Amino acid sequence: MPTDALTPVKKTPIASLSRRYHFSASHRLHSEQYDEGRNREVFGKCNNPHGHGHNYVVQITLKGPVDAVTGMVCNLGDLDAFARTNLLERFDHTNLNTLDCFAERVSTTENLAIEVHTIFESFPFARLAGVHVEETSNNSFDYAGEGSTPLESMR
Ligand SMILES: Nc1nc2c(c(=O)[nH]1)N=C([C@H](O)[C@H](O)COP(=O)(O)OP(=O)(O)OP(=O)(O)O)CN2
Ligand SMILES: [Zn+2]
Repeated sequence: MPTDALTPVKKTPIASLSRRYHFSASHRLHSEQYDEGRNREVFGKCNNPHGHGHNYVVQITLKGPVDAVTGMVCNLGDLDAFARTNLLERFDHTNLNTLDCFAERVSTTENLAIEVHTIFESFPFARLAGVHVEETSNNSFDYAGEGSTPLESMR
């Protein structure tokens, strides 16, 4: 049935949700491209050969239409199940440097955020808007996909 110009079009509301996950892992900042001296110079104490650990906090933000029946962008239970299998079981209590994803990349939190982003891009029930990773209480990192900033991706 045609709608006339005065009939309001009902738009589906779009919302975003964020959920935090925690895991502990060790790592060592070290690049195969540098010799020992340069590694120490660039990465400092974080290049210690014995490594060190962090209690990482990963915050996932998803964005999408609010389902008219469930009232949800996505079910947090589905997100938790996905995070358990694809994030926590893979990263918790590991040495990040031994994981395939860090075989050729330094285990910085920038690179961790990019890897987490790649993982949650395949979450089937809502679109990933961005990831935020806290390494320490002083350091946190955001990634929202190539060429975008967190603010752009939220628009
Ligand atoms: N650009 C980046 N720089 C650094 C990263 C990183 O991921 N990206 N990571 C580290 C470390 O892994 C390091 O463990 C963090 O050290 P630091 O910044 O010293 O941590 P805090 O300030 O929170 O802790 P203090 O013990 O109080 O120094 C380094 N750089
Ligand atoms: Zn560290």
